[in-house]
Amino acid sequence: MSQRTLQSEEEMMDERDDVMVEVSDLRTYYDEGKLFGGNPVKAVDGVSFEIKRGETLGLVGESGCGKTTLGRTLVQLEEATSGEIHFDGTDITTLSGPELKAWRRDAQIVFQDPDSSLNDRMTVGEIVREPLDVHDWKTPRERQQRVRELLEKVGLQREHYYRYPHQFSGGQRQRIGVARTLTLEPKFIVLDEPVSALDVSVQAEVINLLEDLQDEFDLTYLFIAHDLSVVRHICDRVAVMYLGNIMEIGPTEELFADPANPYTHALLSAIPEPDPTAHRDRITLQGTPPNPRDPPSGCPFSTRCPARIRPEEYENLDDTLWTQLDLLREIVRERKRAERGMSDRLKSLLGRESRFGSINEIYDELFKGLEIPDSIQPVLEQVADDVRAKNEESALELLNEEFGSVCDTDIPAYHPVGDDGRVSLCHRHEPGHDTPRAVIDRRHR
Ligand SMILES: Nc1ncnc2c1ncn2[C@@H]1O[C@H](COP(=O)(O)OP(=O)(O)OP(=O)(O)O)[C@@H](O)[C@H]1O
Repeated sequence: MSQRTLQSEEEMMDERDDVMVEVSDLRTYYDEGKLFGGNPVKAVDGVSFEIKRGETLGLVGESGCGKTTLGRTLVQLEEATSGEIHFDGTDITTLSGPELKAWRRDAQIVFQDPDSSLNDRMTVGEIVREPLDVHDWKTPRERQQRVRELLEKVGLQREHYYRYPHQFSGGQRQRIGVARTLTLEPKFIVLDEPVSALDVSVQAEVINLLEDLQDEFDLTYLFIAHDLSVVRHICDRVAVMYLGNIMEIGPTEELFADPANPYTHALLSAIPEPDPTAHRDRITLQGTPPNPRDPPSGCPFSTRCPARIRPEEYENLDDTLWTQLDLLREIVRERKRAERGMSDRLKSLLGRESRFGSINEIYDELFKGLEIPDSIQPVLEQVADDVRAKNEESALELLNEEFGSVCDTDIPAYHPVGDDGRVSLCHRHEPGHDTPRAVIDRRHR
């Protein structure tokens, strides 16, 4: 074996050592739908990624995309439906009983809302000490000593031991929560929106505390957040989640500076631009995310993607008309779904009548004033007839046949983007297609 091969193998071993958490094709479904004969909620739907020792991986995405479920599954508060989670080589999804209890010391979670995660009837000392009691750690005196030290570490005082949570501010309560997670010297902590519930003025203090603790105790973080500027500040790498899938994952700065995936583009375009002369338009996503019980069969983002691949004959169709046609497909899809599950009364309670108005009203709303090419007119007429006949299924089939593409039918692969280990889930990274950026620049500038 040549020297070169040996070296590269050593390097590879080093890299493996560097990985603390390795997640493979993980799914977490909530099954309660089955009681009513429906599909399960596919909250996490096949994610694979690694977290390196000592790093902070950010997890971002719209509300309901599965961030909390993924975080909770990693610390085994939620049971994985399938897939593997390796912590330092051990698949923790297979642990139970005493083995699981022993492992739990290594992985903790800090919740978003310090108000509801702290028991107001317990003193701060009892709250922070509880994990030590559960694990029967050393003597009661040593436990008390450790708790007092931890209170100091998180910026509180030893004397706070006998106070109650309600005697503290939001920021202080979150510090109590952080102290509690540290008691058993974990290696890995899921921070689930740890500062979102706090006043802006104290957010930075808690973030700084988390960074200091990470350095001092060699902690590895999964940092779940809505606030992208906080993520940019604190995270080494970021995973962007949509509908239970990771759409893009890679080093923070590269991802923020040059997003590859259309969904990352859309998400980042919502951040206010600090430089008012910078030219970046906000990408307004059409519609709402699909129901996680019934996700699209192709790319998870296909129903709202601003860069969806079009059939060749429509490549140059007017963008406004194309957007409205996409919206029509979404309306028909939603009607089809609702026909199966919801009563008319429920629909109207949800204030979604516009989606369920007559097809003439819908067409009026979508296409009024737009010029419809002769090739499209007959398709729209047939769709209208199908919808009037309550045959949403064949209307949708026709729309998919006419306007659909590989994005609607095939699950994309992850493609390397750049040379920093970043990957993105999008058909547009295949050879022969314009990149997402090129299309977004063309269609949305
Ligand atoms: N216990 C549960 N039972 C059934 N469905 C659930 C449960 N918890 C979450 N869900 C559903 O799973 C999906 C993912 O939810 P999750 O809370 O993980 O998303 P999220 O990205 O963390 O949202 P947010 O940012 O609002 O906290 C949602 O559709 C949600 O309604």
